[in-house]
Amino acid sequence: MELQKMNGHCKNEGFDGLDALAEHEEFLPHKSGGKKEIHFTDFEGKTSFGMSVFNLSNAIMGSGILGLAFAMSNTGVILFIILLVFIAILSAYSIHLLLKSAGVIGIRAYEQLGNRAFGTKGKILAAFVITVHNVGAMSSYLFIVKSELPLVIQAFLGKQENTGEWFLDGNYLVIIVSIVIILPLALMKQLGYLGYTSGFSLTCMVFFLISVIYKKFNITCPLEDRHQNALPNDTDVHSDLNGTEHVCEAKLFTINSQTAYTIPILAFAFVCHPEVLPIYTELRDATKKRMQKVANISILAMFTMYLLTALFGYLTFFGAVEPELLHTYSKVDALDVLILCVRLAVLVAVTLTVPVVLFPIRRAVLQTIWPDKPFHWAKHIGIAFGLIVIVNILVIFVPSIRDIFGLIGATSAPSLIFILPGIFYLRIVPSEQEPLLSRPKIQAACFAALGFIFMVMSLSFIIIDWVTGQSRSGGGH
Ligand SMILES: NC(=O)C[C@H](N)C(=O)O
Repeated sequence: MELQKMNGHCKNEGFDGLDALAEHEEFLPHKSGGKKEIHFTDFEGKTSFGMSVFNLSNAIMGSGILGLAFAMSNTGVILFIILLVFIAILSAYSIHLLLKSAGVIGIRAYEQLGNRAFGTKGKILAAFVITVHNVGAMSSYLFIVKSELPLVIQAFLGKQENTGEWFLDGNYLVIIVSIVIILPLALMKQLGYLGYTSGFSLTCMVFFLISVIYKKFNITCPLEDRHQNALPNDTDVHSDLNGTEHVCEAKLFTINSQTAYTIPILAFAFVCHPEVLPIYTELRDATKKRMQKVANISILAMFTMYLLTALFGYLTFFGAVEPELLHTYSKVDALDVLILCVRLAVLVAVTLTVPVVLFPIRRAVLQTIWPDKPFHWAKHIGIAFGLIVIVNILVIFVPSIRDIFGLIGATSAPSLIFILPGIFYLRIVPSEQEPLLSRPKIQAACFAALGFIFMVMSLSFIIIDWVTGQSRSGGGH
C-alpha cells in the first residue's frame, strides 16, 4: 500500500542521513550540461529493474483500489475506462517531469525538489502536501479497519448480523487496534523488517482481485436485502422504482451527483510520486530512461488490476456497490469463508501499512520544525501519538471512506501528481536548457494548470454534494 514502505530499507539504513546530506545538495557532483545520462547520483543503487517495478507497483497500490467499483458505478463502464486511461497516462507524464527535474542536479527526494525550486518555502510546501496526503492515506486504511474488523469478528462469532455489542463497534475497534498494534510499531526507532513487508499488501490485493472476479460469477443480482442495507446510488433509486432489472444492468455512460468523486478517487489511486525518487536512487544502473520504463510498467500493471477490480466489482453489484467495495460483500453473506479470508488479509495489510505511512510524516514534521536536531525520543513519541490521535478522530467522525478519497483525492493528490511536479519542473530545468516558451515547459505549465482545474472543480462539486445532502445515498456507513 502507500509505500514509503518500499524504501523502508532506504529509510532504515541511513536514508535519513543521506537526506540530510541532500539538504545541502553539495554531496552530488553537479553534472549540468553533461549530455550523457550517467549515474543519477553518487549513490550506487543496487535494486534490480524487476524489484524496482515491484516496489513502485506497491507504492501505487493501496486502499484506492477499494473505491474504484463505486467510481465506475457513477460514470458507467466506458467513461470510467476513458478517465482511468487518462489519469494513468498523466501520472506517467508526471513521473517524467519529476525524473527530469531531479536529473538536473541529482535530487533524491520530493521535498528536495521543492527546496531546489523555491527554497525553504518550496520544501515546506512539499512536506506539507505529503503530510496531508499521508494523513489521508492513514485515515483511509484505518477506515477499512473500522468497516471490516467488526465483520470479521462477527463471522468468527458465527453471527449473521451485527448485534450491537461494543466489540462489534468499529469505532472502539479502531481505537483498540491503534493502541495495541499501530502505536507500538510507530514508536520503533526504525521500521526494520516492516519496511520489507511491502510485497505482502500487493499479494493481498491480487488475492482480493481474484476473489472479486470469482464472486462475480457467484453472486446473483439483485441482492435480496438490498433495500435495507445497501442503498443504490441515487440515479438507480429512480430506475429501481420501475423494476429491479434496471439496477442489475451495466451502464456504459452515466452521470449523477456522485460522479464528482470519480477523478479524486482515480487520482488518489495512482499517487506514488513521493516514492519515485527514492526508488530511482536505489535503482541499479539508474538512468532516467530506465526509471521511466520502471514507472510505465508499474503503472500499466496497476492500471490492469484497477480496471479488472472495478469492472468485476461493478458487474457484481451494479448500482448497489458501496464506496468501499469489500464492505459490499457483507450484504450477501456475512459468514462467507472466502470473503472472510480476503477481509483478514486486507485488514492485516492495511494495519501494518499505517505505521509505515506514519514514518515519513514524522520525518517531514521533524525536518520542518527542528531541522538538524539529533534524534529525540520525546519528539519521536509525541508526534506519533499526536498523529494517531488525529487520524482516529478523523476516522471516527468521517461517515464514509468516500469522503476521505474525495477530499484527499481532490486536494493533495492533484497537488502531488500535477501541480507540484509541473511548477518544480518550470523552475528547476534551467532556461538555457529549455526556454520558458519551449514546448516541454509550456506542456508542464498546462499540466500544472490542469491539476489546478481538477482540484477546484472536484472540490466545488464535492462541497455542493455535501451541502445539498444527497451524498448519503452513496452508501455511507
Ligand atoms: N500512495 C497513495 O497515496 C495512495 C495509494 N495510491 C492508494 O491507492 O492507496
